[in-house]
Amino acid sequence: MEEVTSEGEAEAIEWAPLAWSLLSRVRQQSPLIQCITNFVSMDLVANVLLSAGASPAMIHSLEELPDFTPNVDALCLNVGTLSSDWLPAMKAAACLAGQFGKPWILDPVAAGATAFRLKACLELVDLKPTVIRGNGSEIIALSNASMGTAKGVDSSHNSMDAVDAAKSLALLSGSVVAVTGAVDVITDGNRVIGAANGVPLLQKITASGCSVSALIAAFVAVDPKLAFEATASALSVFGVAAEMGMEMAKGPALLRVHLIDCLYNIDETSVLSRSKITSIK
Ligand SMILES: Nc1ncnc2c1ncn2[C@@H]1O[C@H](COP(=O)(O)OP(=O)(O)O)[C@@H](O)[C@H]1O
Ligand SMILES: Cc1ncsc1CCOP(=O)(O)O
Ligand SMILES: [Mg+2]
Repeated sequence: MEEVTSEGEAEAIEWAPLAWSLLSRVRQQSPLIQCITNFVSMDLVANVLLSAGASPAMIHSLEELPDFTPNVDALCLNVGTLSSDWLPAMKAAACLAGQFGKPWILDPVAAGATAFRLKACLELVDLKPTVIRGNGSEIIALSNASMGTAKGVDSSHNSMDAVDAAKSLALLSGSVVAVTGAVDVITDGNRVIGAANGVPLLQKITASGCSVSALIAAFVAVDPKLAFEATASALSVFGVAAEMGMEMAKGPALLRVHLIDCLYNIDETSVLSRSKITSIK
């Protein structure tokens, strides 16, 4: 298992202003984020994007994609409730995003749970997502191209145990890879950093992972050349909002509500003082 280095602490001073600057740009520019996402997550994903200042649109029919996808600022594909009807639309949207130079994010929910899902996720990886964000078990399954031991959509691995898998997947795919957990790990295959914000109770809110994937899309949308930095920033800001929300919540239901409010109200002081992005050895 790899460790967060102590010298990485100094880097947090550089990262936090960047995270704030990217959030400010999301608020100013209100990027249009197309989400082809699972039924469970649609409401929370849209509300998280709105509270951060982005503009979500859940548009997934194949017929609409040629008119819509070329005009979005970023696309988020999430295979959580995948079916054979939806997969062609996901692939078509990914192809259009690539063709029109739009960044796109893949959330490989439960990638190792079934053969159909694993194959679909690997085919989507071949279409070159800008960022792949999953939990430890999902990233290990994708990296090994094998069905894993995950309990459905939840992870049975710590994010830090998936660092090598994330690096291999990033090198193979050319994507930035983010593994979420107690420490969110972000890598482009060479650089590896950790975002240590968030609260464990996020695991008890369904679609918290889906929502942070969509938030990554919003951050990458405002500066696609900085996909690695934007991914870390989105993860950290989401985690800070959760920490602030947790100060008012007694359980997952209110955390869900306060998370949205805190993302909406979060200010520069909170981001600068709480964001914890560090190097990983
Ligand atoms: N133990 C933890 N401590 C703090 N934050 C966590 C923890 N586990 C998950 N998170 C946060 O919860 C969010 C969803 O991550 P995760 O649960 O790994 O995704 P998924 O819901 O896709 O399995 C992320 O923002 C992540 O940082
Ligand atoms: C419960 C469930 N079942 C299929 S998709 C889904 C939501 C998964 O959300 P997350 O990956 O963010 O926990
Ligand atoms: Mg998930």
